[in-house]
Amino acid sequence: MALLELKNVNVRYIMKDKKVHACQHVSLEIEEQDSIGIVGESGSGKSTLASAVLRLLPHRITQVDGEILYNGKDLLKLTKDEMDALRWTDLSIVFQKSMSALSPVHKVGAQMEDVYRVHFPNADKNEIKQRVYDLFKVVNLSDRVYELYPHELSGGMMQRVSIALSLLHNPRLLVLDEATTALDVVTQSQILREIMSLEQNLNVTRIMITHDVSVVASTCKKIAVMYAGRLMESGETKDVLVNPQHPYTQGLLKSFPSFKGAKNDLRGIPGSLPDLSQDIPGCVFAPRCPFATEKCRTVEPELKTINEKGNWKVACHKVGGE
Ligand SMILES: Nc1ncnc2c1ncn2[C@@H]1O[C@H](COP(=O)(O)OP(=O)(O)OP(=O)(O)O)[C@@H](O)[C@H]1O
Ligand code: NI
Repeated sequence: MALLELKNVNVRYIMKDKKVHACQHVSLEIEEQDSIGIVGESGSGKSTLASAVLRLLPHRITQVDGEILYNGKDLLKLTKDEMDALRWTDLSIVFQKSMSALSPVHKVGAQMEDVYRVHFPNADKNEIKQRVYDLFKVVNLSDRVYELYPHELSGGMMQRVSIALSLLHNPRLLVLDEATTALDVVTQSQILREIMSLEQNLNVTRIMITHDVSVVASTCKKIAVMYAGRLMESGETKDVLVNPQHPYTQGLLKSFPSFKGAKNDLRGIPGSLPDLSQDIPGCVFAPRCPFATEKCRTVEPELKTINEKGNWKVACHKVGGE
């Protein structure tokens, strides 16, 4: 059984005069100890999908349907208390701007103690301190940060505190949503290396949301490519990045010159995301796709498995023999 299985997940933002279809028919399986990078241009629904899994979307303005099975249990059907019991220990997320996660009036250490005590109410202060110091090493922070207030930290230090906090209870599923993007390249790769070695020892499964395909290439076993709220292609990183099948994936990779060596094509894919409040017939990418045919403009392609292992999937009429 997959650790996390999304089945036909739809997310809509309900606005005064329209509904924005931020995720549509997303189906994805994430196995235990996978690391999967979710990529796609800005506005493609990556953060919305992650927030739906963690049940962090504001429920008055969002509609979520489909199934989000964690260990076989549908997270969408859990009560608030049942969901809270999974936070930190099972499911943990770090956003790019996590500043707001911490209170400005308490020291960093005291706040980490509070989070620790959510699941271990009787833990003693020294035990927690030791745990936090260990995590500070992982994210390359000095022990003195324990005694500082959030406003005394730089943005990058704050971000590293958030990452340390997310690891406090050894989560089984860790979601990093552009969590390391704002850090300098050296710090980013150092932290990711540390997290990867933790994963091996502690059985952590990681979802990385990022604009940076090279980060996925170096840190994720699998990749999922989203466009306009749909999953376009998913599979093992070594398959998808070496031999991308979906025209959107191909275009996306071309905009990363380090990959294909095509330094002259920095434009990526001409055009922009469609209006997600409109019903789009056929393939959402058809208006920008150089290979689109009449069928692409009228019939929505299903996600089809294209390899024998059964873990490489593509939603395109032109792929998989038709
Ligand atoms: N609170 C909201 N209310 C209405 N629409 C929203 C809200 N949050 C996101 N959206 C819309 O949902 C779509 C998906 O946004 P989302 O933030 O999930 O994309 P993303 O792939 O994470 O983008 P980025 O790479 O910029 O973080 C976008 O069209 C966005 O405008
Ligand atoms: Ni996002």
